[in-house]
Amino acid sequence: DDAIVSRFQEYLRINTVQPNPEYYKAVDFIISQAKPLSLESQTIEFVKGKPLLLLKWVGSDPTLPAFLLNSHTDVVPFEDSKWTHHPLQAHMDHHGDIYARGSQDMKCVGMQYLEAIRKLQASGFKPLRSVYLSFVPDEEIGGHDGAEKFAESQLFKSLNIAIVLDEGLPSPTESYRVFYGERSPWWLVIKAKGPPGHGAKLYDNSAMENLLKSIESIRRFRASQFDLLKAGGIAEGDVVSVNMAFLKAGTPSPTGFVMNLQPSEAEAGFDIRVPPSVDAEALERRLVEEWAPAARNMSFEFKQKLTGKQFLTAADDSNPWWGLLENAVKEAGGRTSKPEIFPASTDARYFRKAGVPAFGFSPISNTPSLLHDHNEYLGKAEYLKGIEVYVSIIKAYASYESKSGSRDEL
Ligand SMILES: CSCC[C@H](NC(C)=O)C(=O)O
Ligand SMILES: [Zn+2]
Ligand SMILES: [Zn+2]
Repeated sequence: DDAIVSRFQEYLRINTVQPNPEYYKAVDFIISQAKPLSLESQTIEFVKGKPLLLLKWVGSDPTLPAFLLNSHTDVVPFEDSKWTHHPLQAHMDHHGDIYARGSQDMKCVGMQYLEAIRKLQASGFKPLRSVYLSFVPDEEIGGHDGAEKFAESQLFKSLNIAIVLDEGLPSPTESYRVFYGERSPWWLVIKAKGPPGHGAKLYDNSAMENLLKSIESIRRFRASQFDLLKAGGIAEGDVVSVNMAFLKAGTPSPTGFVMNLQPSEAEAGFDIRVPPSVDAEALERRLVEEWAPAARNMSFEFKQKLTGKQFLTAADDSNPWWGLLENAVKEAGGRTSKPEIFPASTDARYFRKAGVPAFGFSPISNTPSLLHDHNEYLGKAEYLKGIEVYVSIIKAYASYESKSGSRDEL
């Protein structure tokens, strides 16, 4: 167990923090882990300097579709002064909790896949289907130069993948959370323009006034969605979330902002997440008519938006991979809770868009979700238990003999 935990800590200590991740250090480390397992390996640069590592554990029946275990190698930035231990130190405290950026999101999962394969090989298990592992860059900044290009590539088609597993979220309870779809990310910037003027003058249509009217309207919408959630009976992934990410306005000077000048431009950024069940076209009409109306000198742009249909993976008897997953978790002594819509975004959306079913799953129970938060940690016992869960899942998926259930149009 000590060696297993040390390997996890080693991965966590590699600085793959956005916006300057040391991707090749991570890739070299994973390759060094894959070598003793005799996995086939290729490194692909869809974009220069952003390697995607693809590993393969070759199955004995090449006529069967394979499955893919995906994880991203990058992590989000942190404010180290707000952490109890430095987030790149991977310090394990006396409870066995390992503090590090990526300990939940999602270096744990990447290493657990490999550790599970190591255990399966040691037990003499031989896969019928091939098992692919992808270690992809840039998930935290949209995945465009990583999983999106991979999922759209000829290479991906040629792998003949029947099912993808990607990241999920920790569960505060005993049951593991599983995700079959996600909300669509809309990273929206609205801009207001208006005539500048003296700070002592009251006049209509200033940029600040125009922007504030929009912000008020967006806040009312946010409150209506939050009220639905607070009232209960609806899941987080089934309401629209709206949060302001930045406000940019004012005329800077060396001594601060100019106080007696009304600026001619002002903008605000919002992180909006739209569930598959919501009418996205109606929401966009609301944006055009109420949140950024041209009549009020407003414009908007999306910094991030998933275009097209939102695909859902069947999480019932119609999808054999669902039953296999549920059972495998059970066999490892765990339990899955009711499948959910992922409230944020993962690379799984690109695989689903390519027509391949995907589940979001991180085997972390009894742990608060600290993705992107201070003091992200994972307990050693939970990490080790997660490896056993993957042993069970990989065994079940790699042994599944049926040719049906592959690449369903979902
Ligand atoms: C829109 S791409 C960014 C991806 C990131 N994923 C997670 C899981 O935090 C997010 O939802 O913000
Ligand atoms: Zn993640
Ligand atoms: Zn993340």
